[in-house]
Amino acid sequence: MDISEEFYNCKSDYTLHTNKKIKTTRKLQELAAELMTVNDKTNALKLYNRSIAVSPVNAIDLPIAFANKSAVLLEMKNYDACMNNINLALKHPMCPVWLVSALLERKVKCLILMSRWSENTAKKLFKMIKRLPFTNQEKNLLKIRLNQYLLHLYNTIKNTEEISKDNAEGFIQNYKRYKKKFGLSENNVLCISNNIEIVQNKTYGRHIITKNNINSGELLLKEKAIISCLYLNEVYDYCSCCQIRTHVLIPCNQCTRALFCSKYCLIRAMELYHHIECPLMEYFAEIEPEDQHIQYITRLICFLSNQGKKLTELIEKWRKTKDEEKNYTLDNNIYVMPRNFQTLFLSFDKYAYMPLQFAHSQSRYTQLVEKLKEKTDFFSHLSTDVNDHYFQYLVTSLLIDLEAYFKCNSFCISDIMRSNDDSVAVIRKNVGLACFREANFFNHSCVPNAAYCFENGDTISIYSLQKIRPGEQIFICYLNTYYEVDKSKRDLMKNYSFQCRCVACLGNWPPFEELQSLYDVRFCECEHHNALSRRISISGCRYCRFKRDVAISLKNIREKLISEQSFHQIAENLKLEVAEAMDLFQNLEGIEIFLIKEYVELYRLYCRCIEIPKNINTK
Ligand SMILES: C[S@@+](CC[C@H](N)C(=O)[O-])C[C@H]1O[C@@H](n2cnc3c(N)ncnc32)[C@H](O)[C@@H]1O
Repeated sequence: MDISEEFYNCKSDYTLHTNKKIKTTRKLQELAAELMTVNDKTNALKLYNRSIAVSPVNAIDLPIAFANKSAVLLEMKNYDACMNNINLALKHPMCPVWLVSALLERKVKCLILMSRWSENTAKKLFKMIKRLPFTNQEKNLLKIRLNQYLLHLYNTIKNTEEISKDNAEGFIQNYKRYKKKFGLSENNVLCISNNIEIVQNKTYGRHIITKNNINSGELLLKEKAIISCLYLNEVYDYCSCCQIRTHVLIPCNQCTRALFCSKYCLIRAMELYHHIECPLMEYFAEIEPEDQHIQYITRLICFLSNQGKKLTELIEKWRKTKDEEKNYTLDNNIYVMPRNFQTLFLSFDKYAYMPLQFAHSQSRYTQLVEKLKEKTDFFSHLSTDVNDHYFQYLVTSLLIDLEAYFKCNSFCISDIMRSNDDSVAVIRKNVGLACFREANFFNHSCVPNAAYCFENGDTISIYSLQKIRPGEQIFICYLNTYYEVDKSKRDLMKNYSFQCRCVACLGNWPPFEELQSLYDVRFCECEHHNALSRRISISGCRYCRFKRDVAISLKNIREKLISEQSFHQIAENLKLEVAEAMDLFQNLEGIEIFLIKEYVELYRLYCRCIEIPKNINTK
């Protein structure tokens, strides 16, 4: 995908922002360059992203930042992202000749590493030089330099293994499959098991039960968030719309504080909420970290008021209606979402249940309503006088209620990263908030039989952790840690306002030593998830199990290769074994990217088994 096209196409949609800080842009780039001297690529990238975000669109600093970023990405072997950044720099109208020359060289190198270099690409590059907005003399100079560089490359690569195609091939395949699967789908529920259904009772409210036998490790649901929002300190690493971690971030040219991974995300965000949120970004950036969810709530009200209902109508109904869902509460919790997301407003019963613990939000939301009035046209279609005190009071209370409801019904999006020491351990960090239509109906248990994890940004996946019989309820654990009874109880009350009635809390906590036998997946021997520490990250262990499976398969395959004398004799059988091992990667998209070396090794072997000559481009 050529992101540069998209970036400069969308640029024309927005007015140029003049009041941006060139000094800050340069300072950030200097700092990033310093970080590169100590090889801290990840943080350098972060700073380059920030400098791109604050740079004026028509300044020379922007293509320089893209170019610098592409150099870092090339070192990190992230060729796709590197190409995208090279293209962004090249297509910038202020890109100077000296930079173009360096960029062309980098582009050639990257194309070779990606196995996409051919005579045709060379011709295209020379043609591209023709179209650049330089004098003929400058263009000739560029052509000569490019020719010299190609010659130099040819001489160095000819006899060395410097460029390894396979590494790049594996990565690209994964990345493309990834994008195709989730990237452009508007349908939020990507996959749901036929074996589950939603039912209702007084203890648990709506809950999910099984219709048929479910095996451990089965995927039950994969769903994209309806609305999600990043925490403030993550905005330079993740897409503001889909929350995917990426090095190619396109800033919104007006606020420059929201960055998107593609034009698709930018437009989607614009349609859903960013048109309202954009002028408020400065205000959001200044609010205290504990109030970060205000941006999330703003996105939600934009989303809800986009759903065809006018705000005044909603507020009126919210006060008066006798909607059937209005009295839908559970014995021990009042903040339960109505089944139909769009009738959410109708279910509020302000007089019966004033969410007291959220009363302190009053001043925050009064301020938000002020900002919405002042800087946006959010209330412009209303016939009501927006300065009327009663109206303001109603909107503020509505926002407070929304906060109460969504705090109890949202998930923290977590990202899994490989730790720096390259061990099995993974780092998980919470990067934002998200709400879902279906995943919302899984209840909590302190000894759950299913677990959720986030894959590909704000896409949640729910897997079973053990065999579940027909009619049994499926529970996930809302907390990151479990088996700390008192702490769990406290956290559930504090964060979700309910008293847990799971089988364990009702008095049946299984002895800790027996837990191991209850689960197929949850415990593993790795240091990070050591059961003895009693702080177990549930979905993390799936990773470890998977890592072990891959290691075992690889070991078997390697042993076979050593013991057999003729490769051709075993190729046919080995092919199947290798294909099965490769399949392991297909099941767990979110983490396969960390196992790229293993995948490439298998891929090479597979090519040998089916006798694809190594130099053929299989994409
Ligand atoms: C995300 S919703 C789950 C769906 C919910 N049962 C419903 O009907 O909308 C979370 C709410 O379900 C209820 N809940 C979930 N797990 C529970 C448990 N173990 N014990 C009691 N109530 C629970 C609480 O009211 C909680 O706020």
